[in-house]
Amino acid sequence: MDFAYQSGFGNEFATEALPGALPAGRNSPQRAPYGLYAEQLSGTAFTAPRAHNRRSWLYRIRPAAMHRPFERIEHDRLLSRFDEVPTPPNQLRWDPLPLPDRPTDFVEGLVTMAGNGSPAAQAGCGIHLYAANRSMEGRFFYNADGEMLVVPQQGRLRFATELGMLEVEPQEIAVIPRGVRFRVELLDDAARGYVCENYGALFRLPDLGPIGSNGLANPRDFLTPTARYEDSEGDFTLLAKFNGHLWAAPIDHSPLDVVAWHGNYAPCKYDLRRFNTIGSISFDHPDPSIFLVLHSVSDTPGVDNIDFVIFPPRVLAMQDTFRPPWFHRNYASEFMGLIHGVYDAKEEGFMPGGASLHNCMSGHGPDAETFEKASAADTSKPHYIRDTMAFMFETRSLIQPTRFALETAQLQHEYYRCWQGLKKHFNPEKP
Ligand SMILES: O=C(O)Cc1cc(O)ccc1O
Ligand SMILES: [Fe+2]
Repeated sequence: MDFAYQSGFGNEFATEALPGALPAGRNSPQRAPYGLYAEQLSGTAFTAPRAHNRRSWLYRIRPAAMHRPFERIEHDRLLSRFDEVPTPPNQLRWDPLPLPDRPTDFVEGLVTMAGNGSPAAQAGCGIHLYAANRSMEGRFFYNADGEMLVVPQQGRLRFATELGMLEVEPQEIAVIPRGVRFRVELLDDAARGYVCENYGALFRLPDLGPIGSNGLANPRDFLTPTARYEDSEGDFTLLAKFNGHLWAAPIDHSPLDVVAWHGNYAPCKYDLRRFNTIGSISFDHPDPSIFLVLHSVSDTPGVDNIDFVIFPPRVLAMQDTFRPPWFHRNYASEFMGLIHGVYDAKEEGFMPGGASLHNCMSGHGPDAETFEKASAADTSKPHYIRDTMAFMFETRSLIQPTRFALETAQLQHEYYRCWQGLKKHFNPEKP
């Protein structure tokens, strides 16, 4: 299906599925058009500075308050506590999550790999994988703990949200704001990918500094749905993730009943292939912050709660330079995933759908094979990195894996070996 989208990041959008459904000139008229209820959904504190203030006004068939009480339900793989097991300083890597053999929808198919902070403290993030093989039916979900950055690796997804429809395929991402209710439909037989659940400040585009007024992710490439509503009644379930637990409430109508809305708090999608990649055209490999798509800032300037970084196809032109990522130990902690192709620092073992975790001060870098190859490469010629898309959720706080992540059969216990073949080249006689 082809849906209309509105373009721009965090714009003041206005959209109506019926003509005149948006009240003119005011948010809360005595009687809203078509007998709709007016409802505000705020994504930031009321008093947040104007530049960062996010809220939308929804004109809907029934207010969001109309449902029966929530009761806690079990989902023992979906967590927001990261103190189950001690965090090892080891470099960690995982094979892709197997696709489910039982019918599993997006919410059922979520499994928490790692995270930090907490929803209650409104800082940190949860890092999850999902693997699903059926659409949500009669089930709707919202996440009160944080906005969700969804990175599909296999299979297209349709997010039917209160604010409209969003379709994403691998190499595109979706950002679903905290609180927005939605259903996930699978457009292919199976779906798999990654989710970064952001407990902190909302994702935003970074400042560009000396890069200038264009570059990296351009605002107009972010697409937000237009209004679309369901007027349906039945025995449905509203699921909520609230303070790290899953809750379910009976609801007798579709909560996707918003006929019109306006505001700057809405889901969006972005095609990572639109990223304007910037790099060195002289020498040296720049810090990966140059590949920043979106970030969640913290209270300390320049030290982010989360950086969402990608490694897209690009040309490496740096001369007399070791071109792949250098060996390093970082202040920040790095959870990586591979959406497509091969990652240039690891030609083997890091598979599409797989993941790796290199925590604060854990040494890592190119594997032995990549090192030998890149040390011998002719750097007078450009090198084209094609057909690839890796990403990183990078955080200021330690990324603490869950018990599942450390005990799953997908954990590659032999990962450390990729550096054991690095040869000693030191020769004090030969500068
Ligand atoms: O570890 C990684 O592969 C990610 C990474 C890439 C890069 O180009 C520089 C630093 C860095 O952490
Ligand atoms: Fe790294």
